[in-house]
Amino acid sequence: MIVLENVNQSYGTKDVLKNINVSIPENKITAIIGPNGAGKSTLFNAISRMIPIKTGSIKIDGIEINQKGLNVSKLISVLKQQNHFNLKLTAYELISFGRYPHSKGKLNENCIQKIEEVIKYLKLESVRNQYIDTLSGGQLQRVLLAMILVQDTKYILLDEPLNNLDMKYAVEMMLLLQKFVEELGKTIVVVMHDINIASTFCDHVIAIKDGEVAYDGNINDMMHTDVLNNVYDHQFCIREVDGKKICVFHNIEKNL
Ligand SMILES: Nc1ncnc2c1ncn2[C@@H]1O[C@H](COP(=O)(O)OP(=O)(O)OP(=O)(O)O)[C@@H](O)[C@H]1O
Repeated sequence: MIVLENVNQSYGTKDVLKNINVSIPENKITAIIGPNGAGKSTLFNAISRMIPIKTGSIKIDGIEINQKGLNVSKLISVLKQQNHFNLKLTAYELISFGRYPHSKGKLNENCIQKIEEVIKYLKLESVRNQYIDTLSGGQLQRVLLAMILVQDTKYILLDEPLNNLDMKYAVEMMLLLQKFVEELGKTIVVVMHDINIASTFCDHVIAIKDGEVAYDGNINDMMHTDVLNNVYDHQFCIREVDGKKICVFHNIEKNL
């Protein structure tokens, strides 16, 4: 489990995370949602130790991550938004980067075995030798997931992985994440904007508003007008479709 206690972060005089106390449950998909500028990426960066926090504690399975000398890349794999991929690398080479925490650049037998296992698991055999700049958005996303899987950590953190994906690939991505939880026992944290995707595919949700936790709990309980109206300062309707709660938000005020 990932446990955050009294986490605060600021940039200059601006408080961006204010006293965050949340627990991220194991073997589930947790969505981090909230309006633009709420602090989601800052929270993500704090959990993945990309930025130091000002005060508070973040523990992964009881291990304080902000301690000197800790190899955090053996605990969590992180995929940040990648808008440009100009490197001349094959899919195989990119995937093998995921082994770096284990291999330090020199792939051993275990690494090669793990890479082959993951290529097969994600059905990437046909593109393994293709340059990544020739892959479709959906294929590249799958290759990036392979890079994450070969790192072989229990926790996987993804920052807006659905950006630039059409509906088909977005759904495919979420189904793969569910498969990683169910078949591989992973614990996944995803920053996302689409509440309906969160409602359909995630288990747990942390909603951030103005740097504070506006909701933390089960996804089904979040799909209520009062909770969502408060998080986004907007009027939502909730409808039930095939047993899933779907949020309708077309009634945007026109006086912009
Ligand atoms: N490096 C930085 N220096 C100064 N201010 C920053 C920095 N990074 C983020 N901020 C500010 O912190 C606040 C939270 O930003 P953050 O990127 O965490 O929000 P977010 O919820 O991820 O937003 P979005 O949905 O738009 O990606 C914003 O006001 C942003 O301008």
